[in-house]
Amino acid sequence: MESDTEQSVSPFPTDDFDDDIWPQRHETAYRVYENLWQDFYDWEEGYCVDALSGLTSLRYRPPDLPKFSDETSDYFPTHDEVQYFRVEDFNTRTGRVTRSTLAAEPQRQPKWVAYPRYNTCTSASRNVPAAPVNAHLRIHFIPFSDDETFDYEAHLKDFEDFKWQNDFIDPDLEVIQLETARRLFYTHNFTFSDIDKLSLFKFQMRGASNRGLIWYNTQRDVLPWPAMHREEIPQLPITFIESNADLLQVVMKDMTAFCPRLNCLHTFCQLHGSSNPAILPKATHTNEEMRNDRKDPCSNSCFKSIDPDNLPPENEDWEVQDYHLFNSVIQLAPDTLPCDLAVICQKPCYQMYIQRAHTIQDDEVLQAKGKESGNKKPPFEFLEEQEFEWTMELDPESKHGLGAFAVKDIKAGDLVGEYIGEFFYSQHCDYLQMLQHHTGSNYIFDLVKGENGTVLDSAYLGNETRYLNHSTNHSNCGAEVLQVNGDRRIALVARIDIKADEELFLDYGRDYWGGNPPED
Ligand SMILES: C[S@@+](CC[C@H](N)C(=O)[O-])C[C@H]1O[C@@H](n2cnc3c(N)ncnc32)[C@H](O)[C@@H]1O
Repeated sequence: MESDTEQSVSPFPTDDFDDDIWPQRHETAYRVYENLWQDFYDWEEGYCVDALSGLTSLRYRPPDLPKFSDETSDYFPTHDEVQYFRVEDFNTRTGRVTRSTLAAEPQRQPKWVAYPRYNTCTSASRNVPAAPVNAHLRIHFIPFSDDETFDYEAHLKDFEDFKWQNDFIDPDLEVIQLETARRLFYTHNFTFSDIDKLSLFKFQMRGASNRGLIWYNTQRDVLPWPAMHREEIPQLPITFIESNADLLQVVMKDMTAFCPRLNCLHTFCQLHGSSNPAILPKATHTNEEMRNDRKDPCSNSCFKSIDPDNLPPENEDWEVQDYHLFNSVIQLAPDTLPCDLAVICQKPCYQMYIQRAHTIQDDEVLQAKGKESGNKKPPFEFLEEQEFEWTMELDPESKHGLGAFAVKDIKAGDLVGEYIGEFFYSQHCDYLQMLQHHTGSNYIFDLVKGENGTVLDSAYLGNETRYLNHSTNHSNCGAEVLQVNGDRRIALVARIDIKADEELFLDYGRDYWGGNPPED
């Protein structure tokens, strides 16, 4: 453990350092980071071993095998086949814990044969755009990496980066970096912008309201690394917000920068939710409407029981925290009645009414309401979902790998299904060629042909329609490109009457086969 704490601990950092002491500061920062890195990984292994051993139920020698119900059977499970569960029962009345070991009767399952790899895909009911635009440059996993006949290294050359390396925020690293920041901030007088200037970490301390090391840290439970709980070094100023009223005023200016709550759910967070007016609900009740309802006053101090003309114009005894709490609630739920606000804010009900009247203007509510009723668009019309029973099943009996078969009679013109896949621009499909060549299967369906064309690929994502095989002369299904609410979608439709158990075929077209379709 490094000994930062020998130096004096100042709660607030000094101004920026002079340029000439930067190299020294740089070195300090690296030293702190490196030492903490070492400490963390020295500690983590033991922690993981402990955490994992807590999960095993066979830490104790299992008791003698209990008798099983199926005693007549010649099958008797061995110790290894029986699963034991340790049950700890806590009696809330006596405070005693009783422990027992239960044995689960083994289930004799038929032997499952593993489905051939890569023969299926993630099931989806809608086309999924392969967003973002450069998605084709990023590989999500390495296919066939354990297949010697596939040159996966050559395949990787088609990509610029690995998804898991870039989009992954390593929680271990985050913990180490936060602790490094804490030491640099309190023990070595770095400001957050000093730390950012060092470029030690991938993320800035506070990138924006929902970015940066501090923000990410509020979004998860951190590992209980003892170094993070050393009392002599205070926590980073995230925790000051609620405990210190003076600081609250200072911090409030900067509130969108970070949120003190571990369970912040962005949209509802009083800091982050309020930073985005677009998502906040609008009041639909005026103060006057509320005032006109005199029924059921909540208390003697209810706004309903006091004549509005006798109400004071302002609330005089309010602290900054009171305004903050009131605003947070009213922003998220502007139609909350003063009676309910009084319970939440722990203030007299009439004061809630006064504050609401200051915060929400009646004419704005009326104006918003007027706009809404004036602009009333006809309600959306939902097209009825096609009543659709499964018309096909998959069968490996097909000549061409798996195939789709009718499970009941299908009439000419009936919808068989929608061809579903990942939506791509055809110019971004090059990387699929190696895979198609290796597997001998190509699941690309052209939506728009040509240089700026688009395709659906159901290699990784799709539905049963991906199993329809090709036939040039005996296709019983056809594809129709439909424009549905502005999107191109592909309907597969029965061309002729099809009997149950018949295989479904589609003519993929000559282009699919490079001008040379196979013979039927
Ligand atoms: C859209 S998939 C059809 C389902 C595929 N049979 C499977 O097992 O996943 C298209 C692939 O099936 C095979 N296929 C389909 N029809 C074929 C045919 N008439 N002759 C040869 N291969 C065919 C080819 O490998 C083709 O690339």
